[in-house]
Amino acid sequence: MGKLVARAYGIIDELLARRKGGREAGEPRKDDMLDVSLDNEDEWKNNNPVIDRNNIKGLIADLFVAGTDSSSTAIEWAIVELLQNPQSMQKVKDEFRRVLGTRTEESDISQLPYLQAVLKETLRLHPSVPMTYYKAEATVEVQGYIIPKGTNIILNIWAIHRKPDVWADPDRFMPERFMETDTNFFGKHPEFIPFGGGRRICLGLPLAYRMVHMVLASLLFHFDWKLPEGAEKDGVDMREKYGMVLHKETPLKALAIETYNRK
Ligand code: HEM
Repeated sequence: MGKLVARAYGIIDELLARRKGGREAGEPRKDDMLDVSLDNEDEWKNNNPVIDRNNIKGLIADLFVAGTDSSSTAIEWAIVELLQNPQSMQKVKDEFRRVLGTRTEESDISQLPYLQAVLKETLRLHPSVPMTYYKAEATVEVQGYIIPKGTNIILNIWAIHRKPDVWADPDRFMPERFMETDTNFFGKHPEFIPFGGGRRICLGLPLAYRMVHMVLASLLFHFDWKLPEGAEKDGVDMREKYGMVLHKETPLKALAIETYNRK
């Protein structure tokens, strides 16, 4: 693990050095996290000695760790659930036909309620981050239970999302359950918290919201998806592999067939 972290930090060092060099050589700004961090580096150094180059490296590493697997695994689970549920796949395609022209744009997301419901249902069943951890800053009482200051708290998002007294037929993939509700991703509905909630809600939620919907929409709009012959016959391995991120036990293999008719 130590070696991997050192390697990741080495890559970030290189990125920072290259960008710093580029900025000094007058290359155009990219106005991304790296530029903003480097802009602030001197100010941080003078006014806040706690934040230095190491913290910037940590910040960039955190964004990679927290933002990559969590998003890609959500897309993989959505596609495999749709492959297992052809009626839902058909509804996604029907919605595209009604709403989209020849390509997908970020502004289309709000016009695609069924696609949004598919992502919600995917993250209900397979929350990319299945558990999250807190420490009580003060002694509090929650529903009659005393939680002493300093207690480590593990929140099992996966279990909350499958509670049978809250969710009808909890293990079934049914995007329709989200069509008639205002349940959203912002942590306001305690029974549905794929991005957590409160002060520590996922920092990348606005980015993840756009990115995951957009990638999913593009993959489903531009390609028809099919399972390979073996999987069609023997079924797909839907087991989850527990970890910081909830991967598929066996990565999905699927055939993508380009849909030329939309060009
Ligand atoms: C489908 C995609 C994603 C899911 C499901 C997800 C989920 C979560 C969850 C459940 C937490 C813990 C929240 C809590 O403890 O209440 C979290 C934290 C976090 N996420 Fe995400 N995330 C996703 C994508 C991203 C992206 C794209 C980024 C950044 C580029 C990101 C950055 C972070 C960071 C920095 C934290 C820690 C926030 C803190 O502790 O204050 N996430 N995420």
